[in-house]
Amino acid sequence: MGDRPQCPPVKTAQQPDPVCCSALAGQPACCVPIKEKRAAGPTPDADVLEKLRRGYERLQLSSSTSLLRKHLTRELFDRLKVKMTQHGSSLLDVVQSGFQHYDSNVGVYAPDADAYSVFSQLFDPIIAEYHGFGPTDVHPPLDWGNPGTLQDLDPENKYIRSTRVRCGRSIAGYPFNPMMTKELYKQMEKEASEVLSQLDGVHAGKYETLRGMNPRYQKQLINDHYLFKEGDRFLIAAKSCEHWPIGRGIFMNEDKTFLVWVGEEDHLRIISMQMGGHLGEVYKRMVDGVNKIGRKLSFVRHPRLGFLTFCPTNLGTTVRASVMIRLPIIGRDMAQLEALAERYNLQVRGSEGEHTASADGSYDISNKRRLGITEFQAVHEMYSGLREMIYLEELRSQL
Ligand SMILES: Nc1ncnc2c1ncn2[C@@H]1O[C@H](COP(=O)(O)OP(=O)(O)OP(=O)(O)O)[C@@H](O)[C@H]1O
Ligand SMILES: NC(=[NH2+])NCCC[C@H](N)C(=O)O
Repeated sequence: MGDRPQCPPVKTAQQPDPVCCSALAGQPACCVPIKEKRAAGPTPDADVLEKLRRGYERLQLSSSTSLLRKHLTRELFDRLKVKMTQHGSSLLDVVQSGFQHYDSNVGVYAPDADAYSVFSQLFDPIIAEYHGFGPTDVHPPLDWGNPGTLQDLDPENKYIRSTRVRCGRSIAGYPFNPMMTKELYKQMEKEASEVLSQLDGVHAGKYETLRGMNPRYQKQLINDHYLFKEGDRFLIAAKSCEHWPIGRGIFMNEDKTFLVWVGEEDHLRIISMQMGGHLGEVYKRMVDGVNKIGRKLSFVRHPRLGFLTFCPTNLGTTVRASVMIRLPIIGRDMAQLEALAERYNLQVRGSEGEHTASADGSYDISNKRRLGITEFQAVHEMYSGLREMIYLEELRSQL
């Protein structure tokens, strides 16, 4: 466990120093009480306020279409700029990625779990627009459903190259990336890799740390879509790539159909993927893997927002189910494809991942919403949307 809490520490009259909220309730501790606070005062210092002021002015003058720009009104900005989380994060820590990159779609991250509460007036409308999850909605309990009901989306192998389902998890006891120290990264990697190395059956595999990884081998893993890229500018701006590559790595089973990313955007990204379109098989492998890991590691879950992640787009189920697909007719015009995807609550990405274009005429199409619906509903949304799209492609090819 790290030396910073993941959930808010609690103070009582008898207990002036913060204690773990679960320990206080007589349950096993789920976090380690904070030892030091980063900020001395209750408001950000003058330098932060000045950066906020300049950043906000520039964002207003930009042509950014980010959700940050849309929802951070002047009035809200003035209200939030003086606030800080109990871990010492300010509004600047929330918005710095969107302030730096005007092509952000969203533009905000939660530097710590408390930020979702302290800056809720900004997060809530962004979350509502992205997930359709209102400020008083409560995320449903975990429900994986029955993966066996999801068939092969493309039994004739005409359109889908590969299928992937991933979810994110934050390990209790560690802060989100911007507040991770070198030591915490090392501790977290050790804890995670020890658990992963004990996985059995189809999930059994090996953990490989990024430190000292052969650069050619690393590049190959990235090109083959197994490993995360290095240098994501949105994450860098959010101070999420500090101490790189310490604490970062990948676990892979022998067939490279079950993978776990450690220390990238979230503490863990648990991934199942394989060639072809059999969503049920891919989903089941991920569900079984997450359940096995969850027996050994404790994950951070918020009473209203479900599983907590660094980016608000990933909250709740944290599930993104995607296919790498070629749709030569309906995919000819990207704007038309995106409009169609929107109709089914799907998101279109390029063939090399988020913020990339399609290099070879294939697209990564996935469910967009992850919060306010169950895990099964999230995957099913992608399943039914993709079935419609493939049906349309077939229909038009016969005209
Ligand atoms: N269905 C798929 N088949 C093969 N590779 C895929 C598939 N979906 C995504 N990928 C690959 O996974 C890698 C990571 O993609 P990307 O970063 O866009 O999504 P992510 O891992 O779900 O996380 P995030 O949404 O936070 O960006 C990329 O190499 C991407 O091409
Ligand atoms: N990997 C993610 N969290 N993706 C969602 C948002 C990414 C980036 N911050 C943006 O606003 O465009």
